[in-house]
Amino acid sequence: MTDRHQIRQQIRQARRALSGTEQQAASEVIIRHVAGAEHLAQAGKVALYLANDGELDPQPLIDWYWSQGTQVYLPVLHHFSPGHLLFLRYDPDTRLIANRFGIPEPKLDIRLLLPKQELDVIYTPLVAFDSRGNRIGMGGGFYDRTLAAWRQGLGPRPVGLAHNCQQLPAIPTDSWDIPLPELITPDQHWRW
Ligand SMILES: Nc1nc2c(c(=O)[nH]1)N(C=O)[C@@H](CNc1ccc(C(=O)N[C@@H](CCC(=O)O)C(=O)O)cc1)CN2
Ligand SMILES: Nc1ncnc2c1ncn2[C@@H]1O[C@H](COP(=O)(O)OP(=O)(O)OP(=O)(O)O)[C@@H](O)[C@H]1O
Repeated sequence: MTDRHQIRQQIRQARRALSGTEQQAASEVIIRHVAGAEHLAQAGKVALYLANDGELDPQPLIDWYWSQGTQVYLPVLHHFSPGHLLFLRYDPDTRLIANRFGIPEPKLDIRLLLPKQELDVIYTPLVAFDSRGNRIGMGGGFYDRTLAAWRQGLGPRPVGLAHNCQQLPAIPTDSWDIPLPELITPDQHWRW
């Protein structure tokens, strides 16, 4: 566990240190990877996230999906079920409010809620990944729980998004960790 703690600190620091220019360039290159992959470009409903703490910023990708007519959803912390996420529709005029981590999310409105199994792709934020698709997140287990269905062959395909500097040679794994089948960095489109 200390290992994971140290990895989180080190990589979070590295991604926060990227310049605004590097961040912008990374976000733009990601769109090219997505546009060139049919199963991602043709998706009808995708979950993305709003960048926090130096994460690769998916907003340009969100704008691109909006321009394609794709429905975009964002994670919202479940109010009653700790550690779980809901996915709510995100449009250009959606009202956002900061959650307890300071990350903006759509205001809870049952009409905007989509059962997660109806998503085609869940783009997944992460802190660190390795060359086998193992990931470490912010530590809440939110995405591990969300992706538990994927491991059983159900539910939407997770696709990690990360900066190149978030790659490590190997990541210590726990039984509940769900390895990613796909991950995109500016330099590489990984598929396992
Ligand atoms: N952009 C984004 N949205 C996301 C996630 C994410 O990783 N990235 N999540 C993915 O799970 C969920 C939120 N999980 C989070 C877990 C911990 C912290 C965090 O900043 N923790 C503090 C200490 C805890 C506290 O302040 O109470 C820290 O580590 O500094 C933030 C988000 C849902 N939304
Ligand atoms: N499928 C699950 N069911 C129940 N508890 C889980 C599950 N997945 C993870 N957890 C719990 O969540 C805690 C945090 O897990 P972990 O450190 O792997 O989070 P993470 O992958 O870094 O975060 P995230 O998934 O939010 O990005 C663990 O202590 C574990 O007990």
